[in-house]
Amino acid sequence: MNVTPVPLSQLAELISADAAGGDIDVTGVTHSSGAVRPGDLYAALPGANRHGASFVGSAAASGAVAVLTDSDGLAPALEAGLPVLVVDDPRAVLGAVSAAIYGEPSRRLTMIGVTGTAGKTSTSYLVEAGLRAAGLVTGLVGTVETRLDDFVVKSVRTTPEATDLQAILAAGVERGVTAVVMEVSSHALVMGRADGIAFAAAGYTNFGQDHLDFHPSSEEYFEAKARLFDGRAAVEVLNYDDDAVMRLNRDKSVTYSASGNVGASWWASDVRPAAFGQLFTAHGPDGVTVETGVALPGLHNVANALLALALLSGAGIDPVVAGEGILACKGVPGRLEQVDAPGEILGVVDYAHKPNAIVAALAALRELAGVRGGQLICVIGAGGDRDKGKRPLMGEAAAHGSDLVIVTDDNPRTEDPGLIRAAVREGALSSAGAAKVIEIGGRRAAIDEAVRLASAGDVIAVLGKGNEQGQEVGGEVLPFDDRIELAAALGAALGGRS
Ligand SMILES: CC(=O)N[C@H]1[C@@H](OP(=O)(O)OP(=O)(O)OC[C@H]2O[C@@H](n3ccc(=O)[nH]c3=O)[C@H](O)[C@@H]2O)O[C@H](CO)[C@@H](O)[C@@H]1O[C@H](C)C(=O)N[C@@H](C)C(=O)N[C@H](CCC(=O)O)C(=O)O
Ligand SMILES: Nc1ncnc2c1ncn2[C@@H]1O[C@H](COP(=O)(O)OP(=O)(O)OP(=O)(O)O)[C@@H](O)[C@H]1O
Ligand SMILES: N[C@H](CCC[C@H](N)C(=O)O)C(=O)O
Ligand SMILES: [Mg+2]
Repeated sequence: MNVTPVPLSQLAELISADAAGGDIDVTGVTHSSGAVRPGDLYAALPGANRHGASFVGSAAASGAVAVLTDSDGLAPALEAGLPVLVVDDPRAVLGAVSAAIYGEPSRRLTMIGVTGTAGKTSTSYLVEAGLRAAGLVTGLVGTVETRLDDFVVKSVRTTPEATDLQAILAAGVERGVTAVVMEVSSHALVMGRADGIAFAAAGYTNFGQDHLDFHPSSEEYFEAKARLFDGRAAVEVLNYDDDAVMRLNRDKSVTYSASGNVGASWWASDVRPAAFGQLFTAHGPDGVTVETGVALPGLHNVANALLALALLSGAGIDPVVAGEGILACKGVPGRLEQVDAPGEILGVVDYAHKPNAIVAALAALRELAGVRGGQLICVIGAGGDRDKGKRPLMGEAAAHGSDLVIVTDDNPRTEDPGLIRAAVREGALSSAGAAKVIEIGGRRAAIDEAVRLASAGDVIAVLGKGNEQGQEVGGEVLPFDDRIELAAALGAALGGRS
């Protein structure tokens, strides 16, 4: 990547830092000692586990030419012989510093941001499809992948650290990308990962429970998401149907209602099934109407499509063109993805791993099961080392929304899988729904059992992992893809029956 060297003294001025050890030009920036390239500024950040200052020596050995840190990092940086910038909170300035080093790439891009408990990835894909339809060269940054036009890499985080994010945006500009849609996670907002980006439009899907292992309280989780609406986006789009989200409503806010509330700026009417997905009419400001749709079932996907339309329109795209793009989007990996298997049982994999997502996904699939004259079987677990409070709520949502729940494992990580299952099962059993609940340790065995218990017409929903490719047990990630497992089980059952 072509980067114009930036003098450290210029960065010091930008962030009002105390400088020591002299001036030098920097050509890149990283927060990770293992990723240092010659010429980089190494941001030695205090973390929950350690202080990045303990890696200054190894950063210097890899070619770092300067350090950005706090007062604890000053001595180690000077000892390593590197010039240093000191501020109270280096994370808080990392966005601005990274943007400056990489030439403020977001100013040359139409940036669209999406936050919310569920629906960020789905909405991003729909927005990207709309941007493409309008002839823009697109980038996408989110949970599933990071894409710059036709260059794709798998994502490690939903929202990368500011250092990496600004480098990605700069690489995009260099490749001719003109618009980027990105998911902005609550972690990212707290940790300043998206600081230094001016959004043409930002949207908020919904607010539910998640990540209370990281945020001290639900209110702080909400406050984290609210930061995207602190004035950094020219257009703010809010879900009219979600009271929590609407706490951020201001005069200039644009709103949307999938449930057809005409009080919203954008609202949907005439929602009707079409193949696996849906068609609907979107009504916008000034009497605009757009005939559009989405290739996926469920009212939540109408909401995602409507949000995408409002964001695109807010960013200056013709809504009719945006609507065509959204309608043409083929789907989202691992989100209500139909498994490719013969037979009369429909297998669907979905990434629902929080209560409101499970409610939404199962509502969509129950309707489908009803049309098929079958029952809805739900295979579900909860991830280890994550928000423990959501586990019973997930179980409850699963039992409320389906006819049979098979409680199993989902990335137990360092926890005892049996204890996680017990929490999910307890919630499932407490549900007022009439679902039968069984527990099967081992995800493959649970999927096999779902297929064994299913009859023609039934829908099997395997929830929680979506397009994930592995099951994390202890420190190890074992290869596992729900789509492959479910297809194999369905295929094997058919073989056995014929
Ligand atoms: C809670 C959280 O997000 N933590 C992130 C944070 O960790 P931390 O501040 O505790 O850092 P630390 O481990 O104490 O290390 C301190 C510093 O030393 C540096 N270091 C550390 C070791 C080393 O060898 N060299 C080195 O330079 C680290 O880069 C860091 O800057 O900064 C680290 C460096 O960037 C991140 O890797 C780490 O992400 C952790 C691993 C993580 O799992 N994050 C997830 C939860 C996350 O961000 N998820 C969201 C939401 C997903 C969703 O919505 O589902 C996402 O956007 O992906
Ligand atoms: N608008 C929505 N409202 C409620 N649930 C939704 C909505 N959109 C998607 N979901 C559900 O949430 C799951 C995850 O969707 P998606 O990946 O789009 O969300 P996300 O916010 O990016 O999630 P994550 O933070 O885990 O990356 C889907 O598989 C679906 O079950
Ligand atoms: N980005 C999310 C994904 C969770 C997916 C689910 N399969 C789980 O392991 O809980 C997280 O790391 O919390
Ligand atoms: Mg996502």
